[in-house]
Amino acid sequence: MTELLQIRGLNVVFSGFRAVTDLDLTVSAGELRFLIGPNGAGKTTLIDVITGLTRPTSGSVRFAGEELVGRREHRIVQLGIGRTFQTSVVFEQLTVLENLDLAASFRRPLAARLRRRRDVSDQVAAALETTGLAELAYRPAAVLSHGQRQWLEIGMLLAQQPRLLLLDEPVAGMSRDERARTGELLRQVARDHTVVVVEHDMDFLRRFASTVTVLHEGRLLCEGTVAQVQADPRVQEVYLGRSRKETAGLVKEAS
Ligand SMILES: Nc1ncnc2c1ncn2[C@@H]1O[C@H](COP(=O)(O)OP(=O)(O)OP(=O)(O)O)[C@@H](O)[C@H]1O
Repeated sequence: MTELLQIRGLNVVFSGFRAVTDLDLTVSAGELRFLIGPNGAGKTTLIDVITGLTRPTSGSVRFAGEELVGRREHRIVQLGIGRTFQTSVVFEQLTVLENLDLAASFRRPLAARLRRRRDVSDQVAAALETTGLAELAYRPAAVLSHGQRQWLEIGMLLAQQPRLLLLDEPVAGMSRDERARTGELLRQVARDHTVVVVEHDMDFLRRFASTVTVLHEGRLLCEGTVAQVQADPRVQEVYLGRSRKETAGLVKEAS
């Protein structure tokens, strides 16, 4: 498989605190990769570095052969990387369609961006379809349930036609049904995109992850299939002493 994202020798130091240390990570085109690790492992920092929000102290982040370190956030979006945040970025007063259209318009000039469009572009129609929100297209985003809002955010990324999607805890706070639907959505999205998902929910991970990367205290601890990661004594050790639920979820099937 072609390597799409190559991170080499990455270090991020915040006022003397090492948030990421000597990290090498490769994600191939077409992967659905899960990134896990206890609180403070450096997962969000890593996504912030890839998307240009945080500048690393040293190291390289290459995407489709292009160096990302030093590029502005909007240039990284234009190169084909989209991310969701732990907090919502949906405009509540706008309809689902308007939110998608606004997201899709990032390549258009500002005047065209602000003008209301009557037609629905192909990528917006595709995003509506993929996320299952077509019936809610003309409803304000404010009426959406928590799950629907998360799907809208994923749809907003899809409307920008990225090659790589970075999703930060997409199922946090979701009901069981919503989590299952989100897993199916991610599988569908991963058919023609590369997806990296930061997720704490171990049930979700066991159900939908194939390759998992485990970070601990800013370093790469191990990488492999869900079964390999669960069976790794270092991973069990890192999660032991954490919340019982987290540990039980991770090691349940390893023993
Ligand atoms: N801007 C910052 N300044 C100082 N320290 C920071 C900053 N951003 C993150 N950190 C620290 O870096 C470490 C890694 O944080 P990060 O948010 O990347 O972890 P995480 O793996 O995403 O954790 P969580 O699962 O809790 O979201 C933490 O100890 C955090 O307090």
